[in-house]
Amino acid sequence: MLSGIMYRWLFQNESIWQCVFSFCLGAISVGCVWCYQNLPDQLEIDPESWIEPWNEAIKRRPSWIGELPREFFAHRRNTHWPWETIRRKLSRGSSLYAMPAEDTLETEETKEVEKTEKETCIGSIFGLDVGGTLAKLVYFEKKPTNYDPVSPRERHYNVAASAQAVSIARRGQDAKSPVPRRRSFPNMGTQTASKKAASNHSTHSDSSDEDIRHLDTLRQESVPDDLSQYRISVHFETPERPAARKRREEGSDKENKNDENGSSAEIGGNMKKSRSMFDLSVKQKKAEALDQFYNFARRLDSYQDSVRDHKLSFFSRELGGEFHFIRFETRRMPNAMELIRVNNLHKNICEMGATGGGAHKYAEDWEKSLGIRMDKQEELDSLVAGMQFVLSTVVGECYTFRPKQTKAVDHSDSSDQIGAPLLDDAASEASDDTLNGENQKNRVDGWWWSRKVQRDAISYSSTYPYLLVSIGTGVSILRVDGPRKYERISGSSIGGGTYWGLIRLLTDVEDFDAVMRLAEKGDPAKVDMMVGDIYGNDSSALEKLGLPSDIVASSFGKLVAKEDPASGLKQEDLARALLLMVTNNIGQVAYLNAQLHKTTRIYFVGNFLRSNMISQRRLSYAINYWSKGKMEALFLEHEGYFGALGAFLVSQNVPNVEEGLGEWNDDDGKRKPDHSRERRQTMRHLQTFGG
Ligand SMILES: Nc1ncnc2c1ncn2[C@@H]1O[C@H](COP(=O)(O)OP(=O)(O)O)[C@@H](O)[C@H]1O
Ligand SMILES: CC(C)(COP(=O)(O)O)[C@@H](O)C(=O)NCCC(=O)O
Repeated sequence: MLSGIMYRWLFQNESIWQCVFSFCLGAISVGCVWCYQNLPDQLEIDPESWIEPWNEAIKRRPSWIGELPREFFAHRRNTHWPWETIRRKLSRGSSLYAMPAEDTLETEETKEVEKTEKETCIGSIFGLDVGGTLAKLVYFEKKPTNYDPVSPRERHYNVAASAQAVSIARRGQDAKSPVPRRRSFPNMGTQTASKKAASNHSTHSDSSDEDIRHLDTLRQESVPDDLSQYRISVHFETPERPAARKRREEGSDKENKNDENGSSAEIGGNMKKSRSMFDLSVKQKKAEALDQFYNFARRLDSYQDSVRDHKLSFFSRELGGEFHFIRFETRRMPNAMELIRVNNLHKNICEMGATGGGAHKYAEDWEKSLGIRMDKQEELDSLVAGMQFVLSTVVGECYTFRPKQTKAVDHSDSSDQIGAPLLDDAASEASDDTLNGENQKNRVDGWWWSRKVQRDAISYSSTYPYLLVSIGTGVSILRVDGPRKYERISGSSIGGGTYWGLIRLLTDVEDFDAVMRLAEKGDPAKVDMMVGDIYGNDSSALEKLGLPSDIVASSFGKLVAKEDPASGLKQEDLARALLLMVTNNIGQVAYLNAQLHKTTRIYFVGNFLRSNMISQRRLSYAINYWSKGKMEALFLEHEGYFGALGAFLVSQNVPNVEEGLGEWNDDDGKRKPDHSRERRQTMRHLQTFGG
C-alpha cells in the first residue's frame, strides 16, 4: 500500500529525490517482510521470542493501546494489530509454537481442583454389565461395622440432619450450606424435602424457632456443629484392618523418628497437619458425592427407563456393606446417559468396573460425553466371580423346583408335558411325593412340577465340575471346574433375545413381566402339534416309537394344517408356546452338554429366567426327566446380576478379601487395582469364594 502511494506521488511530482526516497522506503518494507518470514528459520529462532516482547509490552499497557479504536472500524470484525492475529494463528496451528490461549491457561488452582476430583471419585462402588438386551448396574454401599439397618447413632444423625434441613428451608437459605442429605427424608431427595418444607413457610414460619430449639437439644446430645463431619463418623467409622493399621503405625514410627532427630519436626508437623486437613476435605467431598448418588438411586423408581430390584439388595458381612441392583434396557442407553448427566453424577465418577459387550461398544461414548472410563473386565470371568460370591454369601440364594406333594391334578395345561413318567430321584423330597399308577403319569406336567425347594446346601458343597448356563440375549454354556476356573464349552443363538424379539412381533405387549403373566394363561396345545396329532391314537405304534401321544412333536406345528393359522388363537397361547419352545431347546442343549462333560448340577442363570416360573419349572422337570433323575437344574435369586457384580468384584480385586477391601480403609483412601495377567490367572484359582 505504501509503495502504491509513493508511486502515485512520484508520478505527480517528478522530482528525482522523491523518486529515490520512495524507492528506499519500498525496499525497507520488502526487507522487513522478508526478514519476518525467513530470518527465524535461518537463525533457528522462534518467532514468538521476538514477537512476544512486543505483545508483552502491549499487554502491560492500557487496553486501548493494543487495539485499534473501535469507533473507526465499527463495521469491521478485526480490531487487533496484525501480529496479534499472527500470534493467535501460530499458537492454534503449530504444536512447536503452540501456546495455550489465555482463557484455557491451566492455573494451579484448576490442577488442584482436578486432583481433588480424582481423589473424590466414587467409581469404585460400581459394577456395570451391558448386555444385548439389558444393562445391569450393581452398587455397593459401605456400612459401619456392627451395621444395624438403622443404628442409634445413625438415627440420631438422621434426626439432626432433618431438623437442620427443615430449619434452613424455612429460613429460606439455599442448598449451598452443608446440609447432610442422607436419609433425612426417606424416599425423597433433600431438595424435594426442602422445597416441601419451604412451601410450608408462610403457614408454619413460627415453628422455625422450635426446629432450631430441637436442633440445639440434639446438639447437647453430642451432635457436632458440623453435621457433615458427624455423618462421616456415623457412616465410615470402621475398625482398621490389620494391614492398614500396620502401615499407619509404620508411618507414625517414621514421623516419631523425625521428631527425635529434631531437624524436621516442625516441617513434618505442619505438613502432616495440612495433609490431614486435605484428607478430611477429600473424605467429606467423597461422602457428599456418595450421598448424592445414593439419594439419586433411592429415587430411581420414579424414572420409567430403569428399575431398581429392591428385593435383591443384600448385606455382605465379608465386605461390610450392602449391594443394590438396578437395570434398564440397553436400547435406552442414551436416556440413561442423559439421566446421569443431568443429575451431575458423572462429575464424581472417573472410572467404573464394566463388562458385557456394551462395555466395549459404549466405552468411547461414556468417556467422551460423561468422562467416565470403563475399566473393562472379561464377561465370563465376571459372571463366574459374581456367581461364586453370591453362592457363598447369600443365604437362600439357590433353589430348584420339585413335584407338588399331594395336590389335585390340573389337566388344563397338560400339554406342557415332555412325555414319560416322572423318575423323581430328588433325594430328600422323594419320600414326600406319594405317586402311584395313572395319577403319577398325569402329574408329569409344568403345573405339578412347581414346588420351590431351597438348595443352598448343595451349592456350598465343593463338587466340581458343574455346568453354568447363562440365558441372556443368547445362551452361553460354561463348564466350571473350581472357583473361578472355567471354560466356555458351548452356546446357542436361541435365547432370551429370540423369545423377547419374537414376542414383540407376535403380541402387542411391551413389558417382559406382562408377557410372563400373559403366558401363564396361555394354552400351548392350540399351537403345538402333539405326537398324537400325527399318530392318532394307535397305542401300539406309539409304543414302538417310544413316545406318548401327548408330548410336543413340533412347536407351532399345529398351525401348518390350519386354513387360517391365526383363527381361534389368543396372544397368551402364542406367548406360552413360544416360551416352551425356547426353554425346551435350551434345556436340551444344556442336558446334552452336561452329559458330555459329566456334570450332575446345572445352574441356569440370566434375566430370561427373571419372573419366569414357567421356564424354571419346565427346566427343572426336563433335566430330571432326560437324565432319569441323575441331574438337577438349579436356579439363583440374583440370576441376571452376576456379570455386574463380578465386574465390581474383579475391578476392585475383591477376590483377595483382605487386600482388596483394605483399600477403602487405607491411609490414603485410594484403591490400588492390579490388572496384571499373572495376577488374574492367580485370582482365577484362588479358593476365596468357592466351594
Ligand atoms: N425388562 C426386560 N426387558 C427386556 N427383556 C427382559 C426383561 N426382563 C427379562 N428379560 C429377558 O432377559 C433377556 C436378557 O437377559 P440378560 O441376562 O440381561 O442378557 P443380556 O446381558 O444379553 O442383556 C432378554 O432377552 C429377555 O428375554
Ligand atoms: C455373545 C454372547 C456371549 C453375549 O452375551 P449376552 O449379552 O447374550 O449375555 C451370547 O449371546 C452368546 O454366547 N451367544 C451364543 C453364540 C453361540 O454360541 O451360538
